Amino acid sequence: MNKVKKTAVFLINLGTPDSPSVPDVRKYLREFLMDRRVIDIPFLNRWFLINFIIAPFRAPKSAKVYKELWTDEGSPLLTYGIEAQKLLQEKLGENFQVFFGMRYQNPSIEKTVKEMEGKGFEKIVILPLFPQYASASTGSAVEKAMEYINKWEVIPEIKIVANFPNHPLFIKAFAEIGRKYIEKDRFDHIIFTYHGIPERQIKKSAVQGYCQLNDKCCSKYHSKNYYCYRAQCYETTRHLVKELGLAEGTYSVAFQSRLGKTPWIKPYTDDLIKELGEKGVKRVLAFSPSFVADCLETTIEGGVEYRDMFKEHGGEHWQLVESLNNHPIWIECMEDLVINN
Ligand SMILES: C=CC1=C(C)c2cc3[nH]c(cc4nc(cc5[nH]c(cc1n2)c(C)c5CCC(=O)O)C(CCC(=O)O)=C4C)c(C)c3C=C
Ligand SMILES: [Fe+2]
Repeated sequence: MNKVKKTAVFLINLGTPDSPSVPDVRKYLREFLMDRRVIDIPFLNRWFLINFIIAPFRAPKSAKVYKELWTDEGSPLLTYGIEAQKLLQEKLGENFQVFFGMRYQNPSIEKTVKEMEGKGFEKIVILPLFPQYASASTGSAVEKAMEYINKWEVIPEIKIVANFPNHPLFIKAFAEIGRKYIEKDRFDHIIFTYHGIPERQIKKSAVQGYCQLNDKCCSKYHSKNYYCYRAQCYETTRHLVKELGLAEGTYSVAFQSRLGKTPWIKPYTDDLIKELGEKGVKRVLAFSPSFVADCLETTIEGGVEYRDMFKEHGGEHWQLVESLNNHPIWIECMEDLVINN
C-alpha cells in the first residue's frame, strides 16, 4: 500500500491572554505559571507564589504591556498562528488537516483535540512551534496534547517534532528577514537573544549529568546535548552566523525574560545591552530566534524595552528583526517538518 496517510497536523504555540484586560491576563498567568514544567517548585510553594505575588502584582503590570502589544486583530501570537495554519493547509493539500491550538488559554488543546477525534486520521503530527526543545515549552505542549489523545478509543500513529534548531529552512527564513536590515543599514554588533529558562531546568533534563552549563559544553551539538535548551540556542546561532556570513567578534548570544530570583541561563540580555552601550557600541541589530511568531517577548521586550535600555546606556540605534510570522520560507519549513518526519 503506497498511499498518503490521512494525517492531522497539530500546531501548538504557547498561548496568550484572551484580551489585555487585567482579569484575562491574570487568568492566563495563573494557568501558565501553575504549570509544574514552567515553575518547577513544589505545588504549595507554586500556589502561594502565583496567588499571593504573581496574580495580584504582576497581572496589572503585564496587562499594561499587553495593551501596547494588542492590534485590531488581537494578540499577534494568535493571529499569526491562525494565518500559518491556513497557509500550511494550502501547501499540504487534502490528505492533511491542519489544526492550531495553544498550551494556555485559547484555542485550547482540549477543544482542538476534540475536533480531531473520530475523523479517521491514520497519523497525527504534533508540531510544537518552538525551534529549541524545553520542558517548559515543547515538553508541556506535548504532555497536554497526549493527555487528551490518550483517552481516544483508537490512538493512531503519532509523530512528535520535538525540535528543529538547525533546520535549513528555519535558518534560511530568519536569515532572509534579517539580511534586509544588514544590507540597508550599518550595524556595529548583532545580538541573538533567546528566551531564558532557569539553570536548574537545564540540569534536570541533562543526559547523565553531561551538561556543564558553560560555553565549551554548548559549543558543539551532538547526541548528549541534543535536547539541552542552551546548546540548541547556540546551535541555531552558529547556523545563522554561517548563513549570514558574520565574522567572529561581531555578534553575541544572550538570554532574556528572567522571572524570580533563582539563576537563569547566562549571559543575560539586559547585562549584555548595558555592557555594549558602555563600550561605545552605537548600532545593534537583534534577532530573537526562539520564537516563530511575534509576541510580547519580541515586539515589546525585544523591540521597545531593550531599545530604551540600550539608548539609556549610550546606544543610538536598536533594530529588532521581526519574527518568521507568515514568511513563505517558514511555511515551507513547516511543510518539510511534517512531510519528512
Ligand atoms: C521559547 C519558548 C518559551 C519558553 C521556554 C518559556 C519559558 C518560560 N516563560 C516564563 C515566564 C513568562 N513567559 C511569558 C511570555 C511568553 N513566553 C513565551 C515562550 C516561552 N516561555 C512566549 C511566546 C511568550 C509571549 C506570549 C504572548 O502572549 O505574547 C510571560 C508573560 C508575559 C509577562 O507577564 O511578562 C511570562 C510570565 C517562565 C517562568 C518560563 C520558565 C521556563
Ligand atoms: Fe515565557
